[in-house]
Amino acid sequence: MTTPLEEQQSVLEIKGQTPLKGEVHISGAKNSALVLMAGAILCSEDCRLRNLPLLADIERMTQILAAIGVKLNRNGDVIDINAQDIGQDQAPYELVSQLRASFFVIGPLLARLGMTRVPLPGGCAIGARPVDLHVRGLQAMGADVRIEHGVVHACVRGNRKRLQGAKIYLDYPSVGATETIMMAATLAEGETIIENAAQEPEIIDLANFCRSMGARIKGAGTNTIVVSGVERLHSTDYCVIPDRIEAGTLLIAGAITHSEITLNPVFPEHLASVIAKLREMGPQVVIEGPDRLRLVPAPLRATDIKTLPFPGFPTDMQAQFMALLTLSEGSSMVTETVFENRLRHVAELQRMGADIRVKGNIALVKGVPFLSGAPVMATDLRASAALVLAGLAAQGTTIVQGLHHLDRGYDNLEGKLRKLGANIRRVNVVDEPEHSIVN
Ligand SMILES: CC(=O)N[C@H]1[C@@H](OP(=O)(O)OP(=O)(O)OC[C@H]2O[C@@H](n3ccc(=O)[nH]c3=O)[C@H](O)[C@@H]2O)O[C@H](CO)[C@@H](O)[C@@H]1O
Ligand SMILES: C=C(OP(=O)(O)O)C(=O)O
Repeated sequence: MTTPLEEQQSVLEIKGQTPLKGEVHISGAKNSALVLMAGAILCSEDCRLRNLPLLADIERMTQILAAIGVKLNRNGDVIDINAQDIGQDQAPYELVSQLRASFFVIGPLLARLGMTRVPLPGGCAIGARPVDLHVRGLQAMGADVRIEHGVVHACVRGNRKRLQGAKIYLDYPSVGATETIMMAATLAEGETIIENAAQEPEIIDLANFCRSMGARIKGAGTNTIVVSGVERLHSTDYCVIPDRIEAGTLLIAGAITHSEITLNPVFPEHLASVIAKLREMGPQVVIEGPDRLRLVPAPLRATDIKTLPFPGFPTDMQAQFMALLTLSEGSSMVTETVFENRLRHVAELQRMGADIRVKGNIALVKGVPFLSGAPVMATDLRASAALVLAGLAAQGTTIVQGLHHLDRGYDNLEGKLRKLGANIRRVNVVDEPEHSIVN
């Protein structure tokens, strides 16, 4: 993995229009692995997580947990976590501010210690991303919560030691808030009911992980989750699900370069809306088994996309799909409903010749016959993937800057694409300064 300095000094150089071919391995899901690492705090015994992706957010989460007294030992894609000796130390702001999932330690810490302080989180700059639903959930379970100087202070109210089960209706099926409440509820006294809960595959993975430690959780994957609190959890050995967003990104790499590629492992049911939309556009997605997909290319037709909570179309695939739509015959409408500022990749795609107009949260994409390679700047994680995809299809050379975004959430994307035949390489701009000129 690259260091932060290398990330700043590196760009991706992509020579486009090289066909891809072959099979690609899908890593463990970033958004599952991160919350499972936080969930391991719930248990004071050994927890082993397998199939961890190798990426910067996981590295930072490891550092955050270490800073609060958790013992971690990582060996490849396996990590051993022991949270027996967690203390009252505050997770360091410099780390927490870099990723959203860092905030997810609040539920487990509060449940284990009865009090905690966690700085407000960072993550992709795609909207305001408040934590009010997390806070209101914890308050309903008997916590006093206040935010001072950018730090959330939470403690169990009165002289009780444990949080109390409660009935909580979420105004929005927030993934993070569902995860925070679910984790806090595993060790609470009594029953917690989460209504209008998020239904993402990562929620089911978290529930299965907590259940493997002895938690009592029903309904994960539906809009009502019921958690019956237990006094303690026990050790576990658990395997993270494959990353559906990495898989979706690679499916588009096949579609945009008109290449046949196979993905493994991937759970097709996690990608139902993505597969449906790809099929609507022309390419075939063949389900070859319970964990294997083959993309068969075809001429691309326009379609409309509207991001929604699961099982709707994932916001984390919107930018990559937009790259594909720029080269599809006809006009498409992309509506982003989950985050209020997640169309910043439009300006960069326009630099490559895309015909896109934005009105509020809607982007109107008119397909063009070709994109032209250009220097472009990644604005967030999935935007960076979209630019890589556009570069794979474009005529000439594309230089993608801002790789710290890509490296947060993809496990060696360029290595995987190179193995499929893409002409893509990471260039250190100190060695090759001609690559540093962007904008
Ligand atoms: C680390 C992680 O798992 N990140 C994922 C998680 O983010 P995250 O958990 O932050 O996403 P949420 O589902 O919570 O956010 C969805 C919407 O709810 C709003 N909201 C959320 C919480 C809250 O307390 N108040 C509030 O208003 C957000 O601003 C946003 O507009 O789910 C998102 C939606 O699928 C994905 O794009 C992210 O990749
Ligand atoms: C938005 C994302 O991540 P985060 O919530 O960590 O910013 C993402 O994975 O696309």
